[in-house]
Amino acid sequence: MTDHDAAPPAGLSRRKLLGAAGVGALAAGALGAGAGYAAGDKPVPVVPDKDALPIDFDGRHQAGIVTPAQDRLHFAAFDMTSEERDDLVSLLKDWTKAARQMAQGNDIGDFGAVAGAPYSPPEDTGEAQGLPPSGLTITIGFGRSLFVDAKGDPRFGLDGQLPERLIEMPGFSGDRLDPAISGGDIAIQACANDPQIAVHAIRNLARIAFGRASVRYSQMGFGRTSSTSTAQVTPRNLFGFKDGTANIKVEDEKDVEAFVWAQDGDGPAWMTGGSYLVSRKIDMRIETWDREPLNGQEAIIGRAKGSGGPMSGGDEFAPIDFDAKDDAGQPLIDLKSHVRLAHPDFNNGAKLLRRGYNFVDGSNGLGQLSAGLFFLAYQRDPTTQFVPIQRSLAGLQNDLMNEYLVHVSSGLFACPPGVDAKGFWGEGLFA
Ligand SMILES: C=CC1=C(C)c2cc3[nH]c(cc4nc(cc5[nH]c(cc1n2)c(C)c5CCC(=O)O)C(CCC(=O)O)=C4C)c(C)c3C=C
Ligand SMILES: [Fe+2]
Repeated sequence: MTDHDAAPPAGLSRRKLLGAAGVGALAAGALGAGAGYAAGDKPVPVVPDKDALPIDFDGRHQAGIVTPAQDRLHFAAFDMTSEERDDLVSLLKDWTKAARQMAQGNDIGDFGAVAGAPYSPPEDTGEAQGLPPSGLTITIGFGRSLFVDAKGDPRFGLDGQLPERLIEMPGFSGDRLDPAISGGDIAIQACANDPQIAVHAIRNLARIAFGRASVRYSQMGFGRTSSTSTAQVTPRNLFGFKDGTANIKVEDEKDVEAFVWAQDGDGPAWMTGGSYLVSRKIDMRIETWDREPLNGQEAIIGRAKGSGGPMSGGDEFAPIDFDAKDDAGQPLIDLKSHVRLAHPDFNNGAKLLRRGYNFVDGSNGLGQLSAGLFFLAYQRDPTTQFVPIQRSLAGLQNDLMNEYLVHVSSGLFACPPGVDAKGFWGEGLFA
């Protein structure tokens, strides 16, 4: 039984409100009778839409990491506005409860958006009413600044809990990071197949945080730029290339264990079963890119724009042959192509689970779109995974793609393991 099921007014669920209002047939049909939902008293025709279904919130690992990447993102970094340990604990408890309710497709609180006292502000902001759960996952991570202040002194009594792997990220050649949109005490990644659902999640968590934490920056993303399951079609980024072909997929169990989940002995016990998230907001000069000839674009990436296959030949999933040469003896995979410099063969075997999103944040005041990729990557150890790969890519002398990229924000977060139905995010930190 979940917290929400235990809450007194059972009529709060968005699903039941939908049925009662007589507008539920479509949404409930999208959810599917197989999921046990019905609109009102009558059975509804079932047109299953798997993108509308809920994703389990509780589990050994947090959802939203190896979960097949949804299509939309709202990411937010928060700073604590209170220095009290009790406030941090109560915030994490309140957030976990609300996140679990939202993942199940329910309003938050005991009375939700419309069933509370008319003279009180509603507990839930209400914009998700009438919408199915839409595969919502809400994933939390803790920044280094949650553990230690600028002087290196412990915060919130978390002495001895800072994982060694939660490093201070080194600078990389070409970085133009804006501190206002970098770092943060706590990050929340909300992913869903409906942007309104992702925004509703972040908005309600921000509202709950009032007096304890506030939003430092947030980023919307559309169009996943990675597949995290072999069941997914590889999507395209804003350079028009398939992105995610060689990503770690949930089905690669060995890679997931070796490269994604923190294992016993990797660091503090509270992180076992968790993962480290690197975020990088990367502006993409799409107007300049669009003036690059097709063969130039393909040489830069190292893959064909149409099929996604490597320039050494073969279909999308063919292995890359870095030794293949053309008739003139030139390498078919450019030595400075993105796929070569990012490939495990040239990075001591390192791999990442990439989970990024496209973004367009209006225009840049120069008559151009302000577009790019909000890069998200999960890993077991940033020092042996993201850092060496980014070192290999960074700088105009390295990855040919850098002429078209600017990294403007950076974050590193320790994402704790998942919770059971009675647990709360990061509870192992306070054991
Ligand atoms: C430090 C890690 C990486 C950053 C930052 C990064 C940025 C970035 N990538 C693309 C587009 C593509 N990347 C592709 C492959 C790829 N990229 C990384 C790492 C980073 N990318 C890795 C580890 C790989 C896989 C390499 C391999 O094993 O072959 C591809 C090819 C398709 C694919 O395999 O996913 C594209 C396309 C952009 C546009 C970008 C920054 C905006
Ligand atoms: Fe890449």
